[in-house]
Amino acid sequence: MTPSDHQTAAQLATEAGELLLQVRARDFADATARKAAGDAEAHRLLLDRLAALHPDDAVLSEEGADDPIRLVSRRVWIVDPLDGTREFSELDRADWAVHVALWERGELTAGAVALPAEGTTLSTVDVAETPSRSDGPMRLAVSRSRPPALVADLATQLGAELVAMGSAGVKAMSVVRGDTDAYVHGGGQYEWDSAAPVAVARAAGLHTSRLDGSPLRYNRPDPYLPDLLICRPELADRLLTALSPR
Ligand SMILES: Nc1ncnc2c1ncn2[C@@H]1O[C@H](COP(=O)(O)O)[C@@H](OP(=O)(O)O)[C@H]1O
Ligand SMILES: [Mg+2]
Repeated sequence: MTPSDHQTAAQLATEAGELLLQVRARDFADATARKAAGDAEAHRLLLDRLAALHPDDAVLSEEGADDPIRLVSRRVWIVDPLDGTREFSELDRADWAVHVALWERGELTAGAVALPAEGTTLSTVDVAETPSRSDGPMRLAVSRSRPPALVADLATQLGAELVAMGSAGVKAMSVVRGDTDAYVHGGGQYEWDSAAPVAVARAAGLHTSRLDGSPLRYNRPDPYLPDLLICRPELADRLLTALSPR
């Protein structure tokens, strides 16, 4: 039986994550060498597996040269072989991820985020709907190493708590699992940082958009996609209103 694209995304993200656990356990001269090996080896695995399974599909990877063939392809895999590279190199941390998404004719149609240090992969195959919210202040997932000023302002405005962690995929999955209520990011990012997390978040029933409420678009000529909002749907209006320029 041919695996579905959803299954392929989940399988490849999981395999790359397993490889990354092995790479991480090796001896390296320093953190820079560990990060470089993780980025390169996970990228190679994903490209080799995609070339074998889907030789006609294009790939956009953080770690590869951008091939313009993707702009005329019907199917493009958008992958971040190692998201949260900084946290990958800090051996006591689990907040790093592998992202594998599929874009077809204008839309994200499948995606998976592997959380290898937890032994978990969340994907569009079978992600559970986000559980209902408990009482208490809103919790906003935010970058631990470079928190955008706009998120601190938003937290003050809404009386929300900031929950700092590495990796766009880990932050998005914290919303999917109900551990936080929203992931708000601004100031810079690329399509590979959010494509797979957004595909999984949508499958879990969450709101996903740019910070001005407009749709997130993928496989653009310039893959720079600097901001996003992933949140529980009932919070979207409140967050977008608070984020809009006054
Ligand atoms: N201002 C910015 N400009 C470009 N990329 C950014 C960014 N802020 C975050 N990112 C990217 O988004 C991912 C999550 O970052 P963070 O953990 O700080 O939230 C990281 O991906 P990589 O680890 O794949 O490089 C990081 O490089
Ligand atoms: Mg990334």
